[in-house]
Amino acid sequence: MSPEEMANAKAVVSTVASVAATAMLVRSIANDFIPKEFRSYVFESFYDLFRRFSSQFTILIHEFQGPSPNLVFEAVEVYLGTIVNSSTKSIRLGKTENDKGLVIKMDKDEEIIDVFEDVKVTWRMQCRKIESGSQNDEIKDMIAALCSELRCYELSFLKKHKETVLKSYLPYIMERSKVAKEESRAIKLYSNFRNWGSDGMNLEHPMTFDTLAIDEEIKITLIDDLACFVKGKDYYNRIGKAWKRGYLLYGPPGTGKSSLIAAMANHLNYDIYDLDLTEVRSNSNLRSLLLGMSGRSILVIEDIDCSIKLDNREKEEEKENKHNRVTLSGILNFLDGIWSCCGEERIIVVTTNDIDKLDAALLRPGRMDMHIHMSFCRLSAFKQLVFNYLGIRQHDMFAQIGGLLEEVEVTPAEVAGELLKSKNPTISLQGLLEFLENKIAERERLKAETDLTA
Ligand SMILES: Nc1ncnc2c1ncn2[C@@H]1O[C@H](COP(=O)(O)OP(=O)(O)OP(=O)(O)O)[C@@H](O)[C@H]1O
Ligand SMILES: [Mg+2]
Repeated sequence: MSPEEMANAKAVVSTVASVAATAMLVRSIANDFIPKEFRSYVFESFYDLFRRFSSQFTILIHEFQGPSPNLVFEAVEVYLGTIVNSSTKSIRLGKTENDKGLVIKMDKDEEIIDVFEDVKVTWRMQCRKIESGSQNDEIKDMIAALCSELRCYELSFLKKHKETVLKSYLPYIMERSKVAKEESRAIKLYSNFRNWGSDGMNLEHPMTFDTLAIDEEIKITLIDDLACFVKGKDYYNRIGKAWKRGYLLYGPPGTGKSSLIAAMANHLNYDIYDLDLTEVRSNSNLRSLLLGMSGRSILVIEDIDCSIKLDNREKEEEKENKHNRVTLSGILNFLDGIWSCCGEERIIVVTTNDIDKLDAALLRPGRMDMHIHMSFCRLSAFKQLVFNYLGIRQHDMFAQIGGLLEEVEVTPAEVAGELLKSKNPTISLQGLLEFLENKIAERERLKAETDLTA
């Protein structure tokens, strides 16, 4: 900047400063001398004048568009809640049944400054009381019945950034708010016990992929697979397949099959529909249940080998038809076909303790896309459990315990049970060590007995 330009800039700054000072002075004089009823009129006219001469541009986003809620207002409200920072003096806080955690919103008369692609913008919220009945205005009365004030966000920035704000910043806010809304939504658990029910329960299962103790390689493969699936809308469209993915989890009780489902739901923020096949009366009942599910959800069929006789399919189907009960082919047909028309992402998880009992038709590729073996606890899963329960990553006894885990079959649930007994790592791990040694001794004893009788 040349000295001349600098002087010019200084002059502009001092003009702006003096305009601002005048504004403040006018405001305080006005507060003293102008009757309350006229104040807002005077201020608005004054600010109008100020705006006309400034290089600022302002966008007003009202809460209502006619009688309907303004979706941009809602998006801005969510978005600003995610960027409130220490510069704000007060916020509004709340939580409803459908929120996962606390929801933060900008308070009225607060100001938030945001920077987007080097463009600085200022957000302010104005509130105006609704004088219902003062005018014979139907829309006003309808809105007054919903709330006592009319709210409006005021977004201001330098005129020259109008293009960026309208074409990039506002679309960005719409997108960000959608994501934020999805993330803060409580996950619901529905069960077909009462035909899914209307509201479902909040799933408050704390399991995540961070705390789930399974083989690291399987975990990474699964997380990648889920990420691919979620982004796969165009792909599934192109190949003309229903946008769904099936996971079969198999392994003994207590190896974390149900825990893995909870981790998946928490990871994706999907609702869970828990389908108990013994409660399904007929194929048509099954059909209406599946159609009644919303998208972005996980259909869970636990212990499929126990809830439906799978081994003798032909015979079973004959019998089922007589009793009008649900059949395996009914399930498979639905999995294949019924969801193709909805175009919404859906995941099916089937669990079993015994994969050998499952019908080949269910195991065919395309039915269950990924088979995940949930196995007994080995060193890496053990380390994860120790970190979950005791908060440590390393201990002298790890090697010894790791060795025993290779020798004996214990489930993560059993290990977790032992680790829960004391918060002191040494006592807790000592307890686990004894538990494992006892288990091995018991096995040897049984073996000796059977050898003797043989
Ligand atoms: N892999 C694991 N990682 C972390 N915790 C686990 C794991 N497996 C089991 N647990 C612990 O054991 C408890 C029981 O596990 P879970 O219900 O997930 O087993 P499951 O395989 O579904 O058993 P079932 O076949 O009886 O349904 C869980 O609540 C959790 O605390
Ligand atoms: Mg289970």
